[in-house]
Amino acid sequence: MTLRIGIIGCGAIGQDHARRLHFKLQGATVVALNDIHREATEAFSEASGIRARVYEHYQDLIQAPDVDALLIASWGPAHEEQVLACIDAGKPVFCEKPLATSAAGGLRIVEAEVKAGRKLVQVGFMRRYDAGYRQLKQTLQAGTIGDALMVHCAHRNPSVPEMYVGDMNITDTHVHEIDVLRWLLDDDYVSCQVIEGRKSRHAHAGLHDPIMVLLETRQGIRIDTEIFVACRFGYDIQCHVVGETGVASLPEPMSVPLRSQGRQGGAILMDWKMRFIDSYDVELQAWIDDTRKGLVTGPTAWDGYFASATAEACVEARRSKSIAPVRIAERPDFYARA
Ligand SMILES: NC(=O)C1=CN([C@@H]2O[C@H](COP(=O)(O)OP(=O)(O)OC[C@H]3O[C@@H](n4cnc5c(N)ncnc54)[C@H](O)[C@@H]3O)[C@@H](O)[C@H]2O)C=CC1
Ligand SMILES: O=C1[C@@H](O)[C@H](O)[C@@H](O)[C@H](O)[C@H]1O
Repeated sequence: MTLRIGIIGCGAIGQDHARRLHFKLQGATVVALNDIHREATEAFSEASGIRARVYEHYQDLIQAPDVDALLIASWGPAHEEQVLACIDAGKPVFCEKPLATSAAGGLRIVEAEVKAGRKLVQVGFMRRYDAGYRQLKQTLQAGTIGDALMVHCAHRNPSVPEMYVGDMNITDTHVHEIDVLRWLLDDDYVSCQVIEGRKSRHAHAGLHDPIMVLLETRQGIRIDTEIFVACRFGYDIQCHVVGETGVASLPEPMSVPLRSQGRQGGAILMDWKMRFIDSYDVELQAWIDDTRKGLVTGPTAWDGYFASATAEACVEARRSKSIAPVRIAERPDFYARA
């Protein structure tokens, strides 16, 4: 059975996902689209060749009998309401990060899913599907560097749009590290701290950039992440795990090493879309395959809630300029770790 998918939110990543689901991946077809910008969505539907029906209201799209599953790529504040509507309709849903913009919102989704009695929600934390992060996890699991003690990370973007302001470097950007490191280390967070660096002259008015986020895990592993979203030079993701007997690092993306014109080096990617392009494909192919079997094996609503609650604690820590506890609700058995 081909999975018939409806997409809510057809901006940058919504359009990319629509194309990959419809044209690139196996076992799915995009049959319905919705966005608050209807005309642009109709134009996209036509120009892309997908030619799906465009719905005025996302609720009607979710209810449509020929829509088997949903993908949500609207902006973050709309996610909670839209995911809850999918759960209410009993339909599987892939929701781009963040699952919700507050811990309470994430918890409402968790509670609704538990009440529904079956897993329906997967969250778009694609780094878990990245070949480099997977190799790093295998290295840690093999015990090659002993137990992990500390982790040094960086999440650098060349620039961000003017609408990217305030705490988005935590809620929109650092949320990727929050999820992937929890998965990588198979651990949870207990406390956090946010330190603002000297502000770059390239950071726009509504943003303090760069910042440093410190996390402490239940096992006592210390993590520092530099988030620098106006770094100018490239999209650069770093992760170095310091263990008892060695250091294991996230592999760099492949690029041809050059010796040319009196210089030595290679290219650095400039766009986040290219850095994780393969992992989006792997992530969504796995979601299609699982959904056709009635399973969720990727990041769950619980993982989405955990990330939102940790991000919220980081925002509190930033405001209070102190170390803040990461307070997490009791995990329902429904989401027991494998
Ligand atoms: N996993 C990843 O690496 C990435 C995830 N994202 C996430 O995907 C989501 C979308 O991001 P972008 O595509 O970059 O943003 P965007 O601004 O390009 O697109 C968002 C779209 O949602 C539409 N929209 C807003 N509210 C809506 C509503 N209530 N109902 C229906 N449509 C609505 C907007 O009109 C817009 O077309 C965000 O949550 C973002 O954090 C974005 C980029 C990368
Ligand atoms: O999710 C993403 C964006 O929304 C976010 O703004 C970027 O900082 C991230 O690198 C990208 O992966």
